[in-house]
Amino acid sequence: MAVALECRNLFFSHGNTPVLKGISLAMKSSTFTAILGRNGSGKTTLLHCLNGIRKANSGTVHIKGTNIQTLSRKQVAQHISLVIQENPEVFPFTVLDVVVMGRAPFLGATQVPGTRDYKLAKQALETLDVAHLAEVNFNRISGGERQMALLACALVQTSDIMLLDEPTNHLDFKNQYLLLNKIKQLCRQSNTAVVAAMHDPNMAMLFADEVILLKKGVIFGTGPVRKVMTKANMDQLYETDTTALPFVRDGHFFIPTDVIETIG
Ligand SMILES: Nc1ncnc2c1ncn2[C@@H]1O[C@H](COP(=O)(O)OP(=O)(O)OP(=O)(O)O)[C@@H](O)[C@H]1O
Repeated sequence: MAVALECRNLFFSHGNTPVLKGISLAMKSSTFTAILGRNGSGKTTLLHCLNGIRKANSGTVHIKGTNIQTLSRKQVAQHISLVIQENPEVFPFTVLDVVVMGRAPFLGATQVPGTRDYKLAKQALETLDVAHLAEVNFNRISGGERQMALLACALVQTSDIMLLDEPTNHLDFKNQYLLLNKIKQLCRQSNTAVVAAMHDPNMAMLFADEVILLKKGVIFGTGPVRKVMTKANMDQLYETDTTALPFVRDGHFFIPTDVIETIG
């Protein structure tokens, strides 16, 4: 599979605090890559550096072989869609109007979205089972509904690379599975490289192809989920003893062992 997004030796500090300490990665097209790591390990910062909205102190990011520094923000947005963790109440628009904003990277400076753009926006809402929200005010929908709308916005961007920061945040049980399944299908059908920061290793085991284990700004494991998500690696990543139960397709379902003992 072709490399869609690559970074080499990325270093990033918030003030004097080093957050990313020499990250080198290659993320492939048609591949769902999950980034796992404890709170504060640097997942969001990494996604922001990969998208170029945060500039690394040193190191490089290449989109399909082109250095991100040589691209305008609009050119980057034609390749990468980013769904951030927070979804603030800032849009006094309908959900459909928010979703169609995902077409902005493909419109001229004074061009307004056209029939095709609105058609794509409606299709994206249908794909995520939230077409009924199209005419509702974005500020009057729930956190989970907002998350689905912003994911629809990323879908209409039809980018080669999708960066998702905790995409299942706020989503109910059914929608978590629906969304991750759609993302997996998208990878397969449209050659998209998906890179998602995730908190649930079991969801990553179910849906992701590859995994990046990030601990305190350093990568200590990367590769196919079933190869890398071993009990030993999960213990080390989450700094707890885990129990690994047999799970689908020769995978494992991880639970902190002390929790099993307590509730047992
Ligand atoms: N704007 C900021 N200013 C200063 N430090 C920050 C800022 N944003 C994040 N940090 C620090 O950088 C580190 C990495 O944060 P980051 O948000 O990338 O982690 P994360 O793995 O995404 O965490 P979480 O899983 O909790 O969302 C943390 O120690 C955090 O406190």
